[in-house]
Amino acid sequence: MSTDPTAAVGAGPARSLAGPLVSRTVAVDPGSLPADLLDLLPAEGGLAWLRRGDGLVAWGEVLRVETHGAERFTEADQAWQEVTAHAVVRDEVRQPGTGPVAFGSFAFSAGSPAGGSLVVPRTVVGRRAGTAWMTVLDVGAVTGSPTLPTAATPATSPGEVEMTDGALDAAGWQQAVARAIGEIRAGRLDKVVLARDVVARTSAPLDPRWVLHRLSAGYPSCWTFAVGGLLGATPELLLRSEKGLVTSRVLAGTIRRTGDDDADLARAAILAHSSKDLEEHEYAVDSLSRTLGPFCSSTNVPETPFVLHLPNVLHLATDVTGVLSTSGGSGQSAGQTPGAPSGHPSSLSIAAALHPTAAVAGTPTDQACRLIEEIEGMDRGRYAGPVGWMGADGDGEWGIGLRSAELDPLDPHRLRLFAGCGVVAASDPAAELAESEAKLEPMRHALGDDGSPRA
Ligand SMILES: C=C(O[C@H]1C=CC=C(C(=O)O)[C@@H]1O)C(=O)O
Repeated sequence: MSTDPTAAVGAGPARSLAGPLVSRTVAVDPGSLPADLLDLLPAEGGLAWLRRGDGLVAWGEVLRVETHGAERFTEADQAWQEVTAHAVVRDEVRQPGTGPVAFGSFAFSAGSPAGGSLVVPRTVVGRRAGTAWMTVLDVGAVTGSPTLPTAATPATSPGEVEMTDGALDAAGWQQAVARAIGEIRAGRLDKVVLARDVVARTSAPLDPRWVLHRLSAGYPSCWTFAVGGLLGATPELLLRSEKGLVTSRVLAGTIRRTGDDDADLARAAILAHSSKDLEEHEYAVDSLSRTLGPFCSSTNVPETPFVLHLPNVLHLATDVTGVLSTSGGSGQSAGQTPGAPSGHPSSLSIAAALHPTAAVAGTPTDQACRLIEEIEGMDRGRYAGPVGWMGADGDGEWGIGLRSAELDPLDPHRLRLFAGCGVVAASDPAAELAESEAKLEPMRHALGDDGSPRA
């Protein structure tokens, strides 16, 4: 297999590569980097995972693994293990995110044509707590020493943006929510998360960096990402796995902000005591901690959520932490391959087991997913699926692809924005519609459009 053009493979990538993956990481003077790492990204093919200015940006493609169906996670994980098992690595920095890394994003549902992809970039620049580095990757050999690029061309505006309804209009989506409430009240399930899409049309071809800059500036506490055509700034961390410690930020239960600090504090108190939102939240924490537990020798699940303040909404939030069992422990009995050189299951394999949590599907999971298929009227694509990155040791960070939009691969003027809401017995369709509008706000703002959809 040649590496130029990019190698795109299904299974067995190491066997089909012309040589081993080779990576070289060097330390970089943090002062030589732009304050915003996104300034380094080229207009096309950029990858990003950033929070509060730290994280990874990357471009170019040495290898791409495309997967589909129920095995989309396992196949991607195995491909990465196979590639990294033969990799030649020179790493002067040795931090999470140095050495070879792969960026990934995966469809919410096994039946989606969106499948999953892992991309191994050609160049990565990273920053973490005052340390900065650059990694160059290739197949066979890295030629020359890594040199920092000069800042790329500035991002260009999408121009006029027109928003139209996606699969369902406002009335149709509220009917779907009403139907879900009926199913829940009839005792067929406890919770379901229903999403809707809105289609944006831009007058100029979309430059993803325009959106990413605005998302990371406006939502610094969220994880701003660009992987596989999905762009967004998610407040929800499915899993971070680092040196045997795992962390997850579970969100469910939402109230819109007013823009007035005193009024928002009062709203935070209302949210913290709302039985409807606390119930919604509890399902999400339960689903995550039940699945994470068997991978861990110990976990810490706080009894009460805290209120996370974002510029557009307040969420009930719980940070769950755990210590991974070493290989041969209960993670394996949960059906995972220990594979990664750290001796722990890889971050992707744990993320795959956790997906979909009740923050994006519902409780019980199977019934909720069936109802979603039946009444949402759309394919979620990679919205609400795991998105993030993983290193050669299997450690990495995977967010849930929320507050996001999917670019149309065939039309650079078109993208689909998504937002979903947890529905329980006490839900009200009009309130859920208003909540979904609040959740669309980050992407609308990033595109420069803050209005409502036009039919
Ligand atoms: C499904 C979404 O949000 C989830 C995360 C936080 C709060 C949620 C809620 O209150 O319904 C959702 O569970 C979305 O943003 O599309």
